[in-house]
Amino acid sequence: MVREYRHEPFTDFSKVENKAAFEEALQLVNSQLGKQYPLVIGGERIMTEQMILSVNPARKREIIGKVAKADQALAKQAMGSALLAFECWKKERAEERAAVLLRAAAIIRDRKHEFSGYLVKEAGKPWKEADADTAEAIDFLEYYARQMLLLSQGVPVESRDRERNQYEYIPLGVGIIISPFNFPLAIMSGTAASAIVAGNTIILKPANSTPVVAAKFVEVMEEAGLPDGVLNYLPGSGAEIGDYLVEHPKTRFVSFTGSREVGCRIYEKAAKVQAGQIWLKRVIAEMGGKDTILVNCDADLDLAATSIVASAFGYSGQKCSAGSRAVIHQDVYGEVVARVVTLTKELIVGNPENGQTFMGPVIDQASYNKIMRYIEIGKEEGKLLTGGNGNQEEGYFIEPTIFADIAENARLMQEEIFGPVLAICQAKDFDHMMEIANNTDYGLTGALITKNRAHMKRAKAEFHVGNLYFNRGCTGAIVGYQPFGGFNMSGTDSKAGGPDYLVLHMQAKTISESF
Ligand SMILES: NC(=O)C1=CN([C@@H]2O[C@H](COP(=O)(O)OP(=O)(O)OC[C@H]3O[C@@H](n4cnc5c(N)ncnc54)[C@H](O)[C@@H]3O)[C@@H](O)[C@H]2O)C=CC1
Ligand SMILES: N[C@@H](CCC(=O)O)C(=O)O
Repeated sequence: MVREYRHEPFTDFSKVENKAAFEEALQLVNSQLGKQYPLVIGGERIMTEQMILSVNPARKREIIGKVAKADQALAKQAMGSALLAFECWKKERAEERAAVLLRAAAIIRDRKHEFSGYLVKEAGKPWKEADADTAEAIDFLEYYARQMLLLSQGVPVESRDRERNQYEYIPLGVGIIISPFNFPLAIMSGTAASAIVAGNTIILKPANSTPVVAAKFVEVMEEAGLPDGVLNYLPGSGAEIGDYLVEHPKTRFVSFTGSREVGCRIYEKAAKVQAGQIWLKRVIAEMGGKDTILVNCDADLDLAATSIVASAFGYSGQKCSAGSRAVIHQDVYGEVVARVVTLTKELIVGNPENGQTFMGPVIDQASYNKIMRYIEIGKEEGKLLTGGNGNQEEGYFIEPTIFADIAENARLMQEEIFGPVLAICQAKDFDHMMEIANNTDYGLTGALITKNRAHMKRAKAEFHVGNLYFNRGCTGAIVGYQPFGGFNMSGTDSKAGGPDYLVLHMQAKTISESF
């Protein structure tokens, strides 16, 4: 028996001992910078001539690690190893598979701040954001282990006289796990562990800006007793090995989290049946968002302002759940905008290694350039109220930036920027708010700040997002409490950290015996 699932508590950094422990962990991480990390294929460590350089986005001259980079020949080898390992792993009892995840969760919990330290250095996460990412990784491991134990009992179906019917879930095969930079521990480990605990073997391709923390996770899974070949660690170029693996005829499923552009490409490529392929590949895709906070005329205005600021600028707006649009009722528009601007001007921006920092850098040069281009677009589409400047001398820093009076169909209201840029738009009334809320291609998260229960009821029915929140921000879903995933162009409608997520990695078998 395992104890009931409870989510991992966040660290209280106002306590001196927690602050000291975190600083000590950062020192440990700093002492390990620049190390080399090999690929792991079938348990074998493989170095390559070409390497991926993982750099600190807050101090771009600082190298976090040098990571081996796979080519297609190595991807082929990884596929061979995953196929071989599948023959044993699929027969392993669910209890044993779940136990690996539970042990991995315990190992990460024991070294929690060390993992968060890597997130600070490699992903540019401020302490609180890093701590939440690590907690979420622990949650995914704990939650999916329990879900697997439940699922392994099968689901009851009816039987008639002299008949025994069973309905059981079996694994799919080899899965390709492709993860993004923005939750480099939580999403990477959650998508990997869910596939593994369901009895599949995987090839894990982490984001190229955050491969070191993924290498650390792979070490943990080995320490937790995962057999060789079940998890093959394969950093490399998306275009080169990503396409190859997605198109491989032995790939059974792809679990992708990342941008809409890459997600659509994978979906299309996976749909094509290749020579020798005897199944239709399954694709689980979690893609982008253009998420909205709605503020009604009766709202608690302080709550509205704090929710908007936290959702727009947490982790520099680099969350698919980020509240990058605020739609405010005309009666309270001026007041809410003023409070949002005041709070934003108070945010501490800087190196996330400093515990006081609220917002660090954006992830890399390409992101920096893209966000700065959107800031230029914003200057044409609305009124710049604060921010607007970037500084890339040391790292990729961009000020928290607010544009007001943006038209509902402007590019800033429609396109995912994935940076610290907030677009504010005025609504005439609640009907107008509902219209704007649903006017993008996406449907990931959304929040409504109101005291009006009739309006809440309408939003429940009309606001078409996978995660709808009332009287809070639109980020920060907790595994097992707020299963996470969106509609429309936000993905394939799956819900990470939810009760039906594991089933997406399995197929059901009906067994009927007559006697
Ligand atoms: N809906 C959700 O749950 C989430 C969505 N996201 C989305 O992720 C994006 C940000 O993450 P990024 O890492 O910048 O996304 P990205 O799409 O650039 O990269 C994601 C992963 O795909 C890989 N990749 C790139 N080209 C590929 C190809 N041709 N074949 C296979 N793999 C390929 C990358 O190397 C990386 O590992 C945002 O759009 C965000 O909204 C991020 C987290 C959660
Ligand atoms: N699950 C996270 C978002 C994941 C992401 O942004 O990539 C949240 O609820 O904020």
